[in-house]
Amino acid sequence: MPEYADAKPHYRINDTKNIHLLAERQSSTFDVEDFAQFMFGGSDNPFDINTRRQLSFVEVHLFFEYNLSFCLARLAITHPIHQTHLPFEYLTADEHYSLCIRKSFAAIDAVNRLNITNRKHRGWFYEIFVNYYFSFYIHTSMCIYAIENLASEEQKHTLLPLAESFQIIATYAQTELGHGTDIRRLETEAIFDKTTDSFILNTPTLTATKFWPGSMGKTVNHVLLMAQLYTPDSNHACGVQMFLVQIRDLKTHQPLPGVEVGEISTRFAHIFGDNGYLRLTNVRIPRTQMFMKLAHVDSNGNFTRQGDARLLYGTMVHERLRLINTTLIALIRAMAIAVRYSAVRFQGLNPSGKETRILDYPLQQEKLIPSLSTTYAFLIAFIKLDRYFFQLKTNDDDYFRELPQLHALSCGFKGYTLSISERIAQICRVACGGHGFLVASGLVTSRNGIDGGCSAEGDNVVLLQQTARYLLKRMQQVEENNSGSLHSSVAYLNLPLWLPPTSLKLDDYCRLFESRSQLLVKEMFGKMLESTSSSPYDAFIQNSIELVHMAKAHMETFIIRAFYDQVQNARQHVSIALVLEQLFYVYAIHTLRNTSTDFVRLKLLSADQIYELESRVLPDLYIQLRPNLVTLVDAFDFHDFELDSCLGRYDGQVYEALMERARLNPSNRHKVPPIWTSIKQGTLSKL
Ligand SMILES: Cc1cc2nc3c(=O)[nH]c(=O)nc-3n(C[C@H](O)[C@H](O)[C@H](O)COP(=O)(O)OP(=O)(O)OC[C@H]3O[C@@H](n4cnc5c(N)ncnc54)[C@H](O)[C@@H]3O)c2cc1C
Repeated sequence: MPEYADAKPHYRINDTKNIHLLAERQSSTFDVEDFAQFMFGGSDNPFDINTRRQLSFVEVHLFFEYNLSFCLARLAITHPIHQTHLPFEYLTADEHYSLCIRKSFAAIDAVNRLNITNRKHRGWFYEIFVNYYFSFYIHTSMCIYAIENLASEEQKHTLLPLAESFQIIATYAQTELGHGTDIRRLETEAIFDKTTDSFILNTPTLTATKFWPGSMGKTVNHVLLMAQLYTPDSNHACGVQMFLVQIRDLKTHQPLPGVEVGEISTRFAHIFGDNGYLRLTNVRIPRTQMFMKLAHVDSNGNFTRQGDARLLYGTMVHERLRLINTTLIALIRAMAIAVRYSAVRFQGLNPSGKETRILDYPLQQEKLIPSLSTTYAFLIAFIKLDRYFFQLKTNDDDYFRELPQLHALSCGFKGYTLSISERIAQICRVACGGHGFLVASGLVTSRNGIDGGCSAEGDNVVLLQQTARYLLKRMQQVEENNSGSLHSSVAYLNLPLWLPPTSLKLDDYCRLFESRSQLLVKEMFGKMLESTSSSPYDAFIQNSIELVHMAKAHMETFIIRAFYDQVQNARQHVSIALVLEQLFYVYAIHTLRNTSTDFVRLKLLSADQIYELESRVLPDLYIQLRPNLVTLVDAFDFHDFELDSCLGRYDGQVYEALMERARLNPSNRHKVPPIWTSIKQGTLSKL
């Protein structure tokens, strides 16, 4: 990476124009920059705030030869292409699509000129530049990773340079019209033809049609196709394998012969995205285009499995972590918008004749403070998980030993946090009243993005069942007195039973949640053993509601532990530790009250204790956290360009922004809409 200017925050307190927001920032009990560095600093932090800042502050002459009058510019943000269009919501679907493609290529061009070589940094730059609509996101985040990990060395050697230079642009084509969750039943076929040393690809039925892959409808020229492999000599199905298939001509972008491809109907969210469908009729690809690291077909059609099949799990963990990362960014955007807006919005006269700031209503705090605490809890736990994954990747032995744990945690984390994040994004939307319903609030995009994530890469509940299976296996390990090799996140399964004290201190919360999980897992393990169902499959299905509940409890335990550790890490920074501790308590108590039945039933807490926590301790915590709410979201350090919200702008000039955005509405071009002109002039033909 080239040398950039210092990593400075996007804004300083003096940039605040709204006096109420200024007062909020002045009343904070901690330094926002220290807090941001503590939480998001470090190159191994998935939110690595300094590199993100550096990527947006670059010396202008590196790129803007035509505009040397500026010394520094935020390149991603100040590129002239951003001045060429109306806000996204005023564009037609086609205009928006074309703009995203243009911006995506401009971003790639900038990355090349700036010689940004680190892949993670390039990814961030693309996302910031195109405001989280980078058209080749799946290609850069998923397909390149798949080539690296699932293609043979020879294939990698040929394909990686083409993929890295965007000559090949691919997407991941797994889901079919008839099958999503259960990929064993996919119907797309790849039949090996010995005479031509190639595979013949077909989607033989209506339900085999590939449906949903992102960027497939109009954008990519290749797909990573998941298809059932058949080789005549093997005389049996060889299971689902991955194939690299060219679907469009590289010169003309026309679909190739045998390929029917298009966009599926308009989605609930991602309105302007490009999810596609694909039908293949006798499309031939060379044998060498099956990914051959884990499976191999020779020129005689002999099929063999090879390599370590666990690599596939590793790839899935990686993809899941990237999806979680993206949705967490959507979540923190929503939080930043809702909190800042609540600090500048006044509504309702109080007895002193003044209007009340909506953030001062306890009911608004009840919406936003548990949401913000939960958001921080998720961020902290995710940072821990992501760091752990990348640390392990440096050593194969450690990696493979820990992979079952990583798989279970990433499934559980995706399933658990996305469902809650979706609810929080909706709470943020409602907390901003009518203005929150405007696309210009920025909340709709965040909420819809998280919503789509709940299904993409596996339904939340389906994934949580994977975590449940893992927990049952680990309990089996404990029962067989084989707990020495228990993974760290389930070490609690083997702890002696713990009874909480009458008054809970900070240290007690981890044990409290661990004890609940331990009891739930033991209970479910017993239920499964005693089940009279005809098969383990039936037993699992019949108990699946409780099993998923158990998996969620495990995820809460993991998150609480990560949060607690972070509070301990902050001990040297008194003001940071204090605010983190308050957030920790809110998350713990809020989570506990949502599942209070468990704690009461398992005799870990009494109903009175929970009532005390909920009715007295929680409101006290709201009062303590109140002065810091705005700075807690300022610490995310979004540039207004990234936030893209009239309500959440740093300077607080909300009403000015709303009016400006309304006036930009192309509908206002006509003072009198043409239909009214016709009516008034009596020229409207009657049907
Ligand atoms: C925004 C978005 C982007 C996507 N991008 C891609 C992409 O790039 N490439 C791609 O291949 N696909 C993509 N998909 C498809 C996605 O991977 C699938 O939607 C997902 O795997 C779920 O499959 P399905 O929709 O067929 O749901 P189904 O498998 O039909 O499940 C429907 C519902 O049934 C229930 N259910 C199913 N199985 C079980 C079970 N075992 N236990 C309990 N309940 C169950 C769940 O409630 C589930 O939500 C995308 C989807 C979305 C929404």
